[in-house]
Amino acid sequence: MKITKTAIEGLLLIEPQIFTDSRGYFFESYSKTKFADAGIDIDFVQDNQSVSCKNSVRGLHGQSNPHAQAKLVRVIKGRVMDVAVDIRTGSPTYGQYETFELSSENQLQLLIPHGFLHGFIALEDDTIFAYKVDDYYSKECEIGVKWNDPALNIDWGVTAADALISPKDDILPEFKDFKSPF
Ligand SMILES: Cc1cn([C@H]2C[C@H](O)[C@@H](COP(=O)(O)OP(=O)(O)O[C@H]3O[C@H](C)C(=O)[C@H](O)[C@H]3O)O2)c(=O)[nH]c1=O
Repeated sequence: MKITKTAIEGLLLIEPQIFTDSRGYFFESYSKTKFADAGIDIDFVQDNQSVSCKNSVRGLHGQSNPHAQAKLVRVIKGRVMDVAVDIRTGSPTYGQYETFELSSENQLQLLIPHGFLHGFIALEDDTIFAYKVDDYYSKECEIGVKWNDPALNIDWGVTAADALISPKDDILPEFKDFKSPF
């Protein structure tokens, strides 16, 4: 497993070791002890999975304390552009984001610590997105910012007319009106 730091402290790109043979491939999608050996001590408690058609945008979401979530995200089938936004008050990269293409081809994973908003756009139909979180879902603690916020100005590669957004996400606040709980 190879762990690469990104331009934002704590946001890590993870590349599992993939074993291929004439049958196909095998890799460990998560190992607590290998994470601990790398200094990553997280107790994941819930696995999530979603399937999305092309141009679906899910996000930008997070959970506030006491149910803030760190996430280990990956793509089981298809391809996404994944986005993580630093909302840690006082962070030198507050309001900055990184994007990564995660796919069943590259098997890359992203470790997103507490204090981030997360989202992705599905780049193919039937994209299966799976992730571990270190605290349970809490509707009361849900926070979010509009995916196409003008201040963040994330290039999702689609227009608002072409993006598939949930009604809940469509009414999320703009970043200028967002007060980070971190
Ligand atoms: C997240 C979650 C949702 N739900 C229920 C609530 C709704 O009735 C339904 C769909 O939820 P939502 O529309 O919030 O699903 P996504 O838009 O995929 O949300 C996720 O999108 C981005 C990518 C994230 O990083 C978050 O983990 C998560 O917010 O599942 C649950 O029962 N448990 C859960 O953990």
